Amino acid sequence: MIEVESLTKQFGTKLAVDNLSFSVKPGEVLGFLGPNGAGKSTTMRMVTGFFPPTSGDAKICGISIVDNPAKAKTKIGYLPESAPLYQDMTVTSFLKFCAEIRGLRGSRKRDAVERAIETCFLQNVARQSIDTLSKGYRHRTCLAQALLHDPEVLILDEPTDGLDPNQKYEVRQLIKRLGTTKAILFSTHILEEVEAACTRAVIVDRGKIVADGTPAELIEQSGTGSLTDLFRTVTTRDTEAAA
Ligand SMILES: Nc1ncnc2c1ncn2[C@@H]1O[C@H](COP(=O)(O)OP(=O)(O)OP(=O)(O)O)[C@@H](O)[C@H]1O
Repeated sequence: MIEVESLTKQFGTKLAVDNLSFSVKPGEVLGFLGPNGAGKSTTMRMVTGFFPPTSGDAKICGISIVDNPAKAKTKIGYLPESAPLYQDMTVTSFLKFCAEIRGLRGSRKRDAVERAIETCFLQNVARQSIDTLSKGYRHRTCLAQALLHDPEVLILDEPTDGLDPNQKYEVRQLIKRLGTTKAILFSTHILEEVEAACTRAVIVDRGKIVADGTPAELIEQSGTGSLTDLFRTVTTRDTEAAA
């Protein structure tokens, strides 16, 4: 369960996230949409304890990320925007290393690595060095590290970015499957993903929520049956923001 409570982030004079509140229950996949610079990654970085909020809090399975970040982080699997990986390790050695950081040892470590490799379809590249992988496989390796400790909460920053259509399909199916038991928050620029993988979506603009609903409700709200039309109506275009 993710409970975001009045989360705010100020960078100097820039208010990147403005008093944001929402929740994601187990069995829910929440799509997090918004134009470039809307505050999606900043929100995810605060929810995962990557940096602290200026004010507000996020509770992960009831644990405050502000007051008890170490414990809250044990409940989270996080796929950051630019998948950070150790290039000279093989996929398996990288995942073993990450499993150890998560406190897994012996057979629990071996089983977790095997399961993550299988879940993310990495069997064919398991012994390959990360610097020789294609972008899609690197991305999936990073997704696999987020799943190692079988977390209750998944925070995925643009999980299908840079993937080919087949891989996009596979990752969406995976998110849907994982979302039957976990609470998942994932950001995307691809509006079709809302219908393909989400049980609900919020659209943020300039750090605030401007739309929130199930895919059907958002399509209804558009008035035209098009999520793109709704997105264009409720968000600010770069040219307007600069004006
Ligand atoms: N470390 C930082 N210092 C200063 N400003 C920052 C910092 N990180 C983000 N920002 C600003 O905060 C705003 C929100 O950025 P953020 O990366 O959260 O947007 P986003 O919705 O994830 O965008 P995109 O879709 O392009 O990834 C932007 O104006 C960005 O320039």
